[in-house]
Amino acid sequence: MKIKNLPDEFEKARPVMQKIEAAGYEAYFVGGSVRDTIIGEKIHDVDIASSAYPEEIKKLFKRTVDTGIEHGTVMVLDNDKGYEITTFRTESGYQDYRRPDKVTFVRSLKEDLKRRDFTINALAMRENGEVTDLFGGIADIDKKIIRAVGNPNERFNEDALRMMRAVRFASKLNFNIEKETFNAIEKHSSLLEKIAIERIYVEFIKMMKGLKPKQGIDDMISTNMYLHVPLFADYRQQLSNISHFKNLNLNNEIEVWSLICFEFGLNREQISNFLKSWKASNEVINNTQTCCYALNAIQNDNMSDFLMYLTGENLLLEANYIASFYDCSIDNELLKKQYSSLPIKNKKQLAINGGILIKNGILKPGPMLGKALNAIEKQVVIGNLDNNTENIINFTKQYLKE
Ligand SMILES: Nc1ccn([C@@H]2O[C@H](COP(=O)(O)OP(=O)(O)OP(=O)(O)O)[C@@H](O)[C@H]2O)c(=O)n1
Ligand SMILES: [Mg+2]
Repeated sequence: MKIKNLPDEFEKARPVMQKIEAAGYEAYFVGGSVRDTIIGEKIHDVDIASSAYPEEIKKLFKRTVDTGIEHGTVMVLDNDKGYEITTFRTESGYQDYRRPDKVTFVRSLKEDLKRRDFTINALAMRENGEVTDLFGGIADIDKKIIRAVGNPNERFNEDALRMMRAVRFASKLNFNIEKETFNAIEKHSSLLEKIAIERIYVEFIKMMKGLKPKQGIDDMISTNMYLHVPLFADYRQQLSNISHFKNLNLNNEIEVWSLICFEFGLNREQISNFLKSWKASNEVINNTQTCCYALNAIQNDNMSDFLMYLTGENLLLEANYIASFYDCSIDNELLKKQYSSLPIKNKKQLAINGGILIKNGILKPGPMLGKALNAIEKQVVIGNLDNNTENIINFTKQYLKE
């Protein structure tokens, strides 16, 4: 197969590839960019593999950076762009189910492709668009199949994260996992516990944001992988419920986690513990808690102006989107209108602040000041108090008397 009209990212890299070839070495685009080009997906970065050893690459180019020299990767800087060039290599060892104990540089493309995870990821393309397909990757793309290269048991023993990658690609691309590959995942699912949760997290979110998260979730259940990630084991039914939502289509990780936490029925503290066990960031934890709280209010039909204010427009719309899977969402335009008619959208828009209250001799620094400011904020948001300085000062004097 020869691909015409290469995407721009490849075109730009051609001079680098041509220089390596002119020096008598081989150079190929490999990995996701080749797969995605053949499928017709947008590509994000190009990886290059070469028969040249790192030292040989460094001799060929003026500007290089040792980004991962021990694994054979050198970055070549060309026209303000960086290209990671990795020497063809084989790997051996894998005693920890994650990393090879030993990497050996080789001159043969076949040896390099043979240790890769799936046939659709084991394609290589020359700078002129000519594709090398030694494991039937193109046929599998046509058949929409995720199939391990060679013996799937070996591939998953080498790196157990590949089991999650299989599920991710199947969902992302709307493909199916081939039977032997599927059986091997089922057999080795517990190896997932050897993998850092941060890496599983990335694959899980990509899977949930894919074209067919339903299949991703079903695959995680039917292979038993769900038993080996935090908390999912206790919530099989809820996971299955999520997979049955019609038109399940999630855009970001807050939507993913909010839907899961809401369906699992977790309270604030449980959300925090659950997401901490997935090593989510504090920002993700806070936003998920806020979103779920708003979601509860939407479902119970008691969304108030003040809660809208506390939630903020973005999370409010996310919560309302998740509510749509439960057939309880509010009309989006109405919600936006209601939000935009709030007197203020944040504390900074108050016509007063602590400094002004102190300067006017109304309050001294201390806990009472914070309390009064909170009361002012709430009264302004719910429309009981006009947002002008004089009004607010009068309100505060009254408030302090009570
Ligand atoms: N556990 C892994 C990770 C990666 N690879 C190989 O390394 C390539 C690049 O890896 P990566 O960038 O992680 O994945 P991509 O397939 O490029 O997918 P993405 O679009 O997410 O970058 C893969 O295509 C595959 O050939 C592998 O064999 N086993
Ligand atoms: Mg990639």
